[in-house]
Amino acid sequence: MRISTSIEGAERDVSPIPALTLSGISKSYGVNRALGDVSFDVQRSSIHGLLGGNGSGKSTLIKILAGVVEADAGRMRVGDSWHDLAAHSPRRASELGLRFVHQQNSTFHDLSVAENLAIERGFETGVGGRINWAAQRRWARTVLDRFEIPVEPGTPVSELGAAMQMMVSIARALQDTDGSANGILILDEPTASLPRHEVDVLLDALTRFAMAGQSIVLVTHRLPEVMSVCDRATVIRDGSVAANLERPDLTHDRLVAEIMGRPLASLVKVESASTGDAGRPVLTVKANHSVAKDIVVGAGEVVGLAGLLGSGRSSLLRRIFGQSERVEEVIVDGVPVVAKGAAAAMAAGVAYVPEDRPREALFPDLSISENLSIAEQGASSRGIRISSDLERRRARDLISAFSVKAASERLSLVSLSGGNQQKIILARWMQRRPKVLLLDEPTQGVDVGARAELHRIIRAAASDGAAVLVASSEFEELVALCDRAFIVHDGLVVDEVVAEELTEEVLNDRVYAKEVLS
Ligand SMILES: Nc1ncnc2c1ncn2[C@@H]1O[C@H](COP(=O)(O)OP(=O)(O)OP(=O)(O)O)[C@@H](O)[C@H]1O
Repeated sequence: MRISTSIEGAERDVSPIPALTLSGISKSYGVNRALGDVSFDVQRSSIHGLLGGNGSGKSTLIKILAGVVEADAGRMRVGDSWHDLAAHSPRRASELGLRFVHQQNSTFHDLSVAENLAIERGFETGVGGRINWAAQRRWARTVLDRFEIPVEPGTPVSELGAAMQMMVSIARALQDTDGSANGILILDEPTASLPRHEVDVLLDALTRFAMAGQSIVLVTHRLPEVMSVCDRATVIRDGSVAANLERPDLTHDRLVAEIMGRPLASLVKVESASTGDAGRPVLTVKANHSVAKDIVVGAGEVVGLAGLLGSGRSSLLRRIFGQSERVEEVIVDGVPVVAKGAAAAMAAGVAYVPEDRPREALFPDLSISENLSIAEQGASSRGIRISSDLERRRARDLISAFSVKAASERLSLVSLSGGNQQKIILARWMQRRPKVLLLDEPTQGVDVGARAELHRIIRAAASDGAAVLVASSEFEELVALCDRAFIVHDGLVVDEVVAEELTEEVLNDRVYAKEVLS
């Protein structure tokens, strides 16, 4: 069969013999069934999308294949041989040629590309066991050439763009495979934090790898990626295979319908309702810098922060919140926030949802309801308990309002899927009805249905009079959600895209214009 790919004019053979066959995989956590009888094939030399709503079971399936979670039942065929997944291990997964690359690319930034490759494989040594740096660089050169990665072995990883760093992670995972036959690369949301241009670079590379014989499983919530590069896709819903789709079926509406189990009107921009004092400045951030613009966000406004990875969007939000030292002057509702630290910002009515939620924002061992009530009480007063009945009732309301997939509010937060943890943290801050809402990548890792819900909830907070400042690496999200956007470079606001101009193309042009000029 010949299948066109995203690289113009290119076509590749897709052999009908599967590289990987999964059969009858089941897994329950107590009474909660995470996977039930999951079976599908992954064809050789192809990109196979693995899709599903938050909590549908994708991560559980990947962890089973990686040998870090034991299946209750199920088998996997790699090449000609079958393997019992109830008796699998990370070592066995590696011996079978399964390679995994996760969303948080795990390259060591201070080390060179060659050193990063060596860390996985072991350093080339010469006489007396000394590291043979020349051989090390030669090996790195061979690997980089094989994967057509245009970087030098000696370049520090910190100097590479986000997509290149991810490609080095992939090359590192695949360097000892033969690049074809039994090699299976499983990528868990590799593009989640990449801006559009970087996503394109990475997807083109994946397409090339597949054309060279690599079989790839791509887990993603981003449907345009699936439509652009996947040859097939499997949709998991509530732990079971909802659909195995061929390329002609990979349309937005069909994918949404299979993921959600119902059609979803595509993201429609929800305009802010007037609050009576709409537009009254609620957040003012005076830059105190000759090339930077001030930020003013009015009541009822949702304003975006656009920039490349590393442009300083997150550090700007952290400074506004007072989590790192402010160089700007922050004024909330006409009152300067003078005191240092996050507590002063919270007291002034500022809420902040950071990007690195698992590390910065959640208490994984506490229950869902405890996590929700922490914001209610203020993070500093964890000792003071409100009635646990009330706490739990509120938690149940929020679980329902945010469509969190959780069997009970008493479960620990770690037992939720990544996307559902995300909804909990947003719910936690929203219930405070903040005057200013600072959101860093609010829908990263969130499924297509939940994303639309979260957008509506964010707009509703604005309609209630909040001023919302939202950083997102997805220009599509900024256009769907925001009234206007600021362009951030080196942690400073350097440009503004007004409402009439707010399109993905304009954001892309203006963000890259700043990058080129710098
Ligand atoms: N360690 C665990 N203990 C209990 N339940 C768990 C555990 N890990 C996952 N689950 C449950 O298994 C189900 C599937 O979760 P999984 O993390 O596989 O979903 P997912 O499809 O990867 O979701 P997301 O897109 O949000 O990352 C969920 O109901 C989740 O709550």
